[in-house]
Formats: sequence, C-alpha cells, structure tokens
Amino acid sequence: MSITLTRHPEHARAAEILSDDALAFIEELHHRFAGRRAELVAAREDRRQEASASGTLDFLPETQAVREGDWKVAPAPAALQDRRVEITGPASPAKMAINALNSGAKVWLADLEDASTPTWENVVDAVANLTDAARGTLEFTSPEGKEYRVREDGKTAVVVVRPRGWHLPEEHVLVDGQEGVGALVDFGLHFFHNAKALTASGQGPFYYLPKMEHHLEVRLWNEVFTFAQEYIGIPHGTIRATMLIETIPAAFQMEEFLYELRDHASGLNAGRWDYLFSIVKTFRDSTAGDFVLPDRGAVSMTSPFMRAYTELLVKTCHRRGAFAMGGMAAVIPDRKQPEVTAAAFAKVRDDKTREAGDGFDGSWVAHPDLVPVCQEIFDAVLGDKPNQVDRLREEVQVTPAQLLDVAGASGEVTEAGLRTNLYVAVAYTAVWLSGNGAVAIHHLMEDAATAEISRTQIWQQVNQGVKAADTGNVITYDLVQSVLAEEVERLRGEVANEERFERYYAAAAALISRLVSGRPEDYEDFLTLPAYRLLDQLKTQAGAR
Ligand SMILES: CC(=O)SCCNC(=O)CCNC(=O)[C@H](O)C(C)(C)COP(=O)(O)OP(=O)(O)OC[C@H]1O[C@@H](n2cnc3c(N)ncnc32)[C@H](O)[C@@H]1OP(=O)(O)O
Ligand SMILES: O=CC(=O)O
Ligand SMILES: [Mg+2]
Repeated sequence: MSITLTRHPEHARAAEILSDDALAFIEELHHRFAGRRAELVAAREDRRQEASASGTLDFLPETQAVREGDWKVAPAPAALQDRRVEITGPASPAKMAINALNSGAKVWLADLEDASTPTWENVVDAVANLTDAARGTLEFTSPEGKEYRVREDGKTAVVVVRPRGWHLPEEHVLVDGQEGVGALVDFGLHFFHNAKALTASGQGPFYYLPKMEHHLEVRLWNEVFTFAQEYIGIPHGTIRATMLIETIPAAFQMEEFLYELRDHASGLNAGRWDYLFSIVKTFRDSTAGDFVLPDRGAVSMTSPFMRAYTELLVKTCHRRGAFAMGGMAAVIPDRKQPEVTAAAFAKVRDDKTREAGDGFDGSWVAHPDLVPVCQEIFDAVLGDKPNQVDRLREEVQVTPAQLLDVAGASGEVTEAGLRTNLYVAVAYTAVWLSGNGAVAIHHLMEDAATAEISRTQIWQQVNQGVKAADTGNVITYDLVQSVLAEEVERLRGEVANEERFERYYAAAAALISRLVSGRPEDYEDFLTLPAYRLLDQLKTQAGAR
C-alpha cells in the first residue's frame, strides 16, 4: 500500500475506523480523484479575479442546453420524502449525535464541515459515532453519569453526512507521499464502514455536499459516487446527495449542479452564511461596482439579492423534481434565559414562515429546542403532503443583476460592526482551535461560515477604505489593530484562564490580525486553511505542559 498515516489518532476506535481495508479504499479514491480535485480548486482563483475585475457574473453560455433541456433528478427515496425539519450539528461528541438523532427532526445533517474542527481525533470520532448510529448501537454516558441512548420509537432522524469541502486537506494521510484530501477521507471512511448497512435499511447512504463553485466540481463528486458504489457493491444511484448553493458562482449554475449529479441528487440547500462569505470574498477587491456588504448583522434574507437567490433556488429545484431546503437562522435559544429563547423563537418563526411560504420543502435548525418551532410552520403549509415539490414557482424570474445587487441591501458599515466582527472572528477561531467547530456567541450560533464573513468583511473594509457610518472614521489597518487589541483584552477577561487564553486566543488573535490586513498577499481563501496547520502544533504544546 502506498497510503501511510503521519500520526495515529488518539482514539480507542482508531484501528477499526482506519483499518487496512478502509485505507485501501481511501487510497483508491485518492489515486482516481485527488489530481482533478487539485486542478478544480486551483481554477477557482482565476475565475474569481475575472468576476471581481468585471464586477459581474452570468449564466454560462456553454451549458444553455442543460438549462433549457427536459430532464429531472432521480426520484427521492422513501427516507428522504419528508425533510420538513433538519437539525444540523457535529457528529462528535457522541452526546450531540444522540441528541440530534432524538431531536424529533426528520433529518440530521451530521456535520464534519462548518460545525466541526477537523482534528484527526474528531474525524475518527465522528465516523465511529456515525458507524454506531447506522448499526443502532450508539450510546454515551457523560462524566456526570447522564446516560444517552438513541430513541427506539422509529422516529430517529435520518442521517445525512456533510464531509469537508474540496479545499481542505487531511494532513494525517499521505498517498504516494502526497497529502490526503479531507473530503475523500471523510466520505471514504463513512461510506466504507456504512454503505452496505445503510443501503440494507433504506436509510442511506446520504450526503450534503458543501462549498462548490463550479459544476465540474459536482461532476467529480458524481464520479466519486459512481466508483464508490461499484467498489462496495451497491446499486448505482443508491447514494443521494443534497448540494449546498453557498457560493456566488454556484447561484449561476443551479441547473448544472442538479444535472451533473442527477442520478444521485436529492436537492439543493440555500446555505446563506457561506453564500454571503462567498459574495464578499469574490468581490472583495472589486473596483467595478459597489460590493461592500453592510454590517453582517444588518443583512437579512429579505434583502433583494438574498431573495433573488432563494427564489431562484426553489424554482430550479422544483422544476427538476428536487427538494429545496432552507437555511440556518443563526439565533439560538438559551434554556436559562426565557427572554432570549422567546426572541430566538420569534426570529426563527419569521424565517421559517418566509421559507415555507416561498415553497421550500423544509429547513434547518441549529438547536433541538427549535425543532418544534420549524415543524409547526411547515406542518401548517404542507398539510397532508410530505413536501411541496409540486409548487413550480413558474412566475419567478431572476436576473444576474438581481443576484448581484449587494448595493441594494439596506444597512451601513459601522465601527460597532467592525468591533463585533473582530470579537467574533477571534473568539470563534480560538474555540475552533481548541477542537470545537460551533459555539454560541452572544446568543448567535457561530461556525466556520459565519466567522468567514466576519474576517472577510474586515479585509474588504480596509482594502476599500470604507468610512464607518457611526464614527465617520475611515477603516484603516491601524484602526483595526487598535480595536482588535481592545477586543482581545476583553476576551482575556472573559476567558479568565491565562493558560487557555495564551494557547488558543493569542494564536487566534495573531492569525486574525494578519488575515484582515486588506493586503492581497494576506488574504487566505479559507480561514480554516491556516488554522488547520496550527491544530497539531497546539496539541503538542498542550501535551508538553
Ligand atoms: C452555516 C451553517 O453551516 S449552519 C450548520 C452548521 N452549524 C451547526 O450545525 C451548529 C449547530 N449547533 C450547535 O452546535 C449548538 O447548538 C451550539 C454550539 C450553537 C450551542 O450549543 P450549546 O451551547 O451546547 O447549547 P445548549 O447548552 O442550549 O444545549 C442544550 C442541549 O442541547 C444539545 N444541543 C444543542 N445544539 C445541538 C445540536 N445542534 N445537535 C444536537 N444537540 C444539540 C446540547 O448538547 C445540550 O445537550 P445536553 O442537555 O444533553 O447537555
Ligand atoms: O452551510 C450553510 C451555510 O449557511 O453556510
Ligand atoms: Mg456552509
């Protein structure tokens, strides 16, 4: 075998999850698909520069026949007919996996992506938990003695696994001396251990595919699926995947995404947070139009450019017999603060009411207490039906200009918003570095996608010399540095643990300080790329203390 591990994960199940047979499968995937994946990821930047320079994007002329053709995706299997409420959350720790399975949601998006830090231990733990879940043996006892068991009334959520995006490596796997691909490792391990059991029970294997920018990236996943099904010996088309439309180039290729994956596609999801990130990232240095996004907190789903995106998504999906899945309202309840919970419920209700009314077939929630809120709204709209794929929305017409109308969003850039962005970017990155990919900050769910918006907005504001509406100050890198220093001191006080602060928060602050400089050479395509390189280093330092 030409596959080796740079380090064995510290996990009791490592030998089972990383068995020789499983690694041989990863090696095959790597040999067949890693080269093309590298080319496709590399091709993104040229296209981005073109879009930024021209200040526009358009539907692709070369795929007009696909958009005008008469075709549909494969019909949804029984387990995915009703997706009115989907809870998202990491597949590690086991406690959260069990809570998600028991939440009453129809689907659990088991996340190895936005909500997960891909430490080697987390990756193995997530696959181990998902393997136990597929066999009905997942259980957990907390250090306090609380026992967690999966419910036995047949109402557990159907599991849909989200592997890492194409951009992330897996540095602990080497194939022919070349670094592994995070997406292929996550998918490969989960699929290898579970495909047969899930096929036999009719519960999968199902996936969510994140952060793609071009339909050729979808084609690559389709080829991965086709090969994987053959390798393991399950029928072509058993896998079903829902693709996130969460990049601005993807909004111009919704039809093409579904077409490329048509034998395996079950829908599209409006991933609003990465979508906003992608808009700012793509046009961050554009001088060909006004693409400066107002403060993150001021942009809502009712902004015209966000409505254009969701309306087009519903219309496209239903025309092709695919499910249209709504996104995440980031407000979360707090069981200890009823007024926070009431405010969160009201906001989620508004968000889901808009989505259900627009024709979405279901939507996401971030917390178990939000499942009934979302369910009630979709129940009222769906009535006896499991979905509303039959609502064609033929009246919807969306133009490129509408999708790109960032300037039409109401709201301003403020220094208060800058401060919040800096606080969130550092606090989230620190928590991520400590091994936890999702966290509540000021009653909002923060994950990799929301943090990406925060740090990219700052880069854009510095690069474009934006004037803050509340103070009148131009946002310069010096101003950012001085606000950053204040927010880092605030965090030092809040963390109140000097060792933890030094290990994670100081590292996070140093990283964010560079990423927001507004200089082209400091911009990183993904915050998690440089952060990933710190994980083992911090682990070693922690062990050495
Ligand atoms: C942009 C996007 O991609 S969105 C999708 C990716 N993001 C996510 O999936 C985030 C999902 N949500 C979460 O991770 C969590 O809700 C957080 C981190 C935001 C908040 O978690 P906590 O601070 O633990 O919330 P809280 O204390 O209220 O939790 C209460 C209980 O619900 C559980 N819980 C909370 N959220 C979830 C969830 N999403 N899935 C499963 N269980 C959950 C907690 O584990 C806890 O369980 P316990 O009572 O057995 O100990
Ligand atoms: O993955 C979802 C998003 O909003 O980003
Ligand atoms: Mg996302």
